[in-house]
Amino acid sequence: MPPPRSGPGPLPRNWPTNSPYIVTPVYSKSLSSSHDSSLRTRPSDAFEIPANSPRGPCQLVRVTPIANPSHPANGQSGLFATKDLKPGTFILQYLGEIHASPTPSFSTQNSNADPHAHSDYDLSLDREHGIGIDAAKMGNEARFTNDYRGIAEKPNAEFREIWDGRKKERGMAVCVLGEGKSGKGKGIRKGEEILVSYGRGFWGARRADDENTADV
Ligand SMILES: C[S@@+](CC[C@H](N)C(=O)[O-])C[C@H]1O[C@@H](n2cnc3c(N)ncnc32)[C@H](O)[C@@H]1O
Repeated sequence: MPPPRSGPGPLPRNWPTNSPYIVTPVYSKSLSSSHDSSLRTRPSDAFEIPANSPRGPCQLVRVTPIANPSHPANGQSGLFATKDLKPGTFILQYLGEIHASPTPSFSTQNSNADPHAHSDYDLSLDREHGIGIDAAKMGNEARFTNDYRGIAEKPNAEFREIWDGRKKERGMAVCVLGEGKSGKGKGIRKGEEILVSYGRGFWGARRADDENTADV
């Protein structure tokens, strides 16, 4: 049976059979009206995604299974560029279940009360109001973006806050690192893996999880 997709249309190549492919965010019942209003308030510095960005498989990336014993995510998958991408390019939105959470991860704390706290796919959208985007159970290609550690010297991309003018809603996206003042971002070459930094907090929380599991 093919993997589920929300709405008609094709699936990206190598999409896993056990995870629905979504083309717009899914909203958790945990969101209150105050979460909703903060989701719909445009931050002054958020990058507005192009109004014509297509919904569905992103032509700029390919999800690729990793079969390389020296890659730290060997046996998993990663996200690779299908063409040269300039510094600052918006690649694709990070889609998943938007949820309320006392401690969204890709951050520093875990909590047993939070069903998303141990997810490896939960990205913080709004720390102040406790809103996260969890792609553990459903998502798009962005969920396959790996961290640069052990793979490259530095990240070539970043998670950036965006504003979706069509939905009038905040979100997160994977973007090529900008040139910056020091000209740090050099762009991404066709065939290169797209790598962000999850932040030290992610790996610290993961180590704590592993130690707790080892203690059981
Ligand atoms: C958001 S997922 C990334 C996609 C994942 N590789 C997959 O195929 O589903 C995060 C998980 O990927 C793995 N990962 C990502 N970057 C890594 C790295 N630099 N070193 C080791 N594992 C990594 C870890 O298992 C992490 O919990």
